[in-house]
Amino acid sequence: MKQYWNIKAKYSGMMLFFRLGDFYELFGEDAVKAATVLEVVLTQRAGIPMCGVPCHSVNSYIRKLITKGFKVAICEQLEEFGNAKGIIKRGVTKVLTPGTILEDTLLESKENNFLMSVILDDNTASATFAAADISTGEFFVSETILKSIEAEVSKYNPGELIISTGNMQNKQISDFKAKLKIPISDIDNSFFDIEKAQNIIEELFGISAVKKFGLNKKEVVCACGALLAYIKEMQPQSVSIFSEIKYVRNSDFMYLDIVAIKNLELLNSMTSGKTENSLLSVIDSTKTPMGARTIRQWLIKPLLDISKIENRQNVVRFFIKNPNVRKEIIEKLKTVSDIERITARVSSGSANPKDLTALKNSLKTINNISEIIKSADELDFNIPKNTQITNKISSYLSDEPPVSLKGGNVIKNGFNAELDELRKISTDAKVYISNLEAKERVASGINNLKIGYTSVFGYYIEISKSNVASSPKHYVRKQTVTSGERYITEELKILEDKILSAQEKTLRLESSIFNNLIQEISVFTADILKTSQIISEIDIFCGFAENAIEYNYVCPKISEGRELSIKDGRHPVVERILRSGEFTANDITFDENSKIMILTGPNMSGKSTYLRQIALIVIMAQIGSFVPSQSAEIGLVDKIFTRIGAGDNLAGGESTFMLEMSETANILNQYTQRSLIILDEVGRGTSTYDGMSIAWAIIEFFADDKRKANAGAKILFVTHYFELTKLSETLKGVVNYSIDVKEWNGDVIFLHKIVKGSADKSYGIHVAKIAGMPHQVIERAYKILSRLGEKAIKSSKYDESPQIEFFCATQQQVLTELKNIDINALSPIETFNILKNWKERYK
Ligand SMILES: Nc1ncnc2c1ncn2[C@@H]1O[C@H](COP(=O)(O)OP(=O)(O)OP(=O)(O)O)[C@@H](O)[C@H]1O
Repeated sequence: MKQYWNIKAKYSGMMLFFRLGDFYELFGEDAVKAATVLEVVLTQRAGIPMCGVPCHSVNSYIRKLITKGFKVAICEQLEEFGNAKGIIKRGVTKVLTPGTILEDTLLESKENNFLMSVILDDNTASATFAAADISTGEFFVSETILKSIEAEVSKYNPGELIISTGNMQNKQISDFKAKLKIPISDIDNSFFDIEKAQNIIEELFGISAVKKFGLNKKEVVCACGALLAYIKEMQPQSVSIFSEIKYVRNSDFMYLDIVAIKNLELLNSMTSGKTENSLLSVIDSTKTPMGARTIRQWLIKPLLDISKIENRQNVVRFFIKNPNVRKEIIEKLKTVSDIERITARVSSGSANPKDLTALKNSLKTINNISEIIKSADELDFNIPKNTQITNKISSYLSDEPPVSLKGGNVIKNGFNAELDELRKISTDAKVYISNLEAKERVASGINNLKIGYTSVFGYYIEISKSNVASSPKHYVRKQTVTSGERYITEELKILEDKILSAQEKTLRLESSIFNNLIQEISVFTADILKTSQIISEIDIFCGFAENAIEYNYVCPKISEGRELSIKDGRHPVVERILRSGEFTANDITFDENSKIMILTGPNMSGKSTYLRQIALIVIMAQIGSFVPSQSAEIGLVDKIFTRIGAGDNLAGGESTFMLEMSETANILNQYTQRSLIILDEVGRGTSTYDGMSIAWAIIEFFADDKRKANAGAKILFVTHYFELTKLSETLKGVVNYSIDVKEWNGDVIFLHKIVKGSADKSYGIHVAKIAGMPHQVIERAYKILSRLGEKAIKSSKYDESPQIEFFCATQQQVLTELKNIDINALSPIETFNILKNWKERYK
């Protein structure tokens, strides 16, 4: 245990996996924590808590710990059991932190694994952040306002975060940490030191790097330097993967905050939390892992530059018009491996022979793709040639090398004379062995004598039990086995030494030649990463073209104007979930006279679907994809805001209504005249009159033309407050729409069609019926609704039918209370007050 504690002292902040034979053991506090997370049995050794996991399945356990934010240090046995004198030598060979892993088995192939550094500055209310992925070589740095930092960090979805908190208050820091739910590593603030940062950047990228990459501000340099310093400490070899730092100007991309990304289900579905049924899942038809990672980044960074969007559209159009070219490229892409991550392993020295073969084959395929691309005048992709790399790998490696160097036969015959000689010795010696076996059989007269080999005892002559008595005198007995006795002889020993030493030398030489190859390949890192980036884009474009053809998408026209007009738009995800032809397409137009759209309609009629579909079409258009509609003209949208549903943030200490209001306030404070704003039932989280008043005031605020800076934003407002539809009579630019419903034979049919004008009913009880509410409750509810309606209408003060959708959710409680009320005896005002009271209590 002394050896354990000595090593543990150096890796105190990490879970130490201590190799003992076929197991990795954890002790003390590590064991207590790990036993719970890994769900393994906690035992004891000399009173110290202990738990262990088998070596062959260690990766799955490490993955569990890493995803929970733990850091892991792997301590290996550094010598063979038989060779050790005293306690076996052990040492940490690998350190894994959530943001600095390279192992393929621990990484998601379709997602980046960023490590991020953040500098928060309360004085300037700004934040600087850098994100680097050592498994792909991407390195970005950017700045934002303090308020937006959580959104920016969330977009990168980093595995791990390091923070410099400068002049922030402890409370602000802990709030920030609590909101993010990302593993944050405590590091010394000296990591963010400017001098240190400058040195490390220049050491890696050259003396003028800071200027070359446009890192003009101190904080920007510090954020990058801190990341590099941390990576150097955790994975020293890996820093060489980076060939540049990209300064990202947020103003080049559409602003999408975390709320919008979540509400619009861009990356994950809100119900499952998984990619399935998200926008990503329907637009991603990529064939390579690099393409899949890139499209994810594109999706949360729609472009604001029309010419860049049009360039993307042109490539998609080309692939649509040239199906043979597209299909040929797609077939080839299917065989391209993750060259980005292989390159990362090359840079860190952990690539294996199979990796290099995969790299060679992929680059050859990419060369073929490059030839196809070059023959098309319309396409302009400059894919590096990479022939030096493929030639090198071909000349070094055998055609089908094993995964591990230990397997031998990695380096090609004829590549190195010494290696060929050693291989000849061991092959010849094997022939000698079989000759010797034949010779000994004759000499001893034992026909079933055989020569065998084990890794523990080496070569031996085995004689079966029945012949042991006739074994020659000069045989030295080595081992008794059930079938007989095993011996060695002087001659066999000499042969064995020759074979084993030749094999050992062969492996050593192969390994050193392989390492040379790795070094020679790592010189081309930047070229391979550039190739990978271009191939990702081609992969995405081919996928966009495939989607456009299969799902009938059209090329949207993007303009600098403020209008937005979509004809027969469809929700890209919902239309795929429904059966073909079941989705009802809908139009939308925003222009001078129609800027604020108030949408009323029954529950379940498709309001939320419609809202989201507009935003999704805009996002698809601005990433360069074609869109699900008959036609679309889109004036560039700079920000999309959403306030949808009543998602609780109880963990963040906010009630449902508080969250609703703070999200809405955020929108009102940040939108511009180019923004698209989606508000779904704002105000429903409080009492009817408070909610309605707030909603009313918000619409007036948007419609106020005097606030020129913001006039013109496109607003979609879904509400159940029918009263709000009256605003179209007094406010310019406010237009009412509703969703068409057909009543037929006492039943209600949702047509999902958007029509001009406002809705007059909620059909809440009908929805309750579809939901399987007992017949008796539904009948009763209809009766009550009609009586309450009549009473309210008769009242001169209350000219709107009271809404009782709440009835569906609270029917049990309401029914109980109804038993004690004589409805016929109530005055309209009493009826209304009762309803108001119920709604407040049961909301
Ligand atoms: N345009 C459409 N065509 C066909 N089916 C649709 C369409 N829009 C929505 N639907 C179907 O109707 C269901 C309900 O839609 P949605 O959630 O948008 O209704 P809603 O009006 O927002 O309801 P609520 O007011 O209760 O939140 C969807 O799950 C979908 O299956």
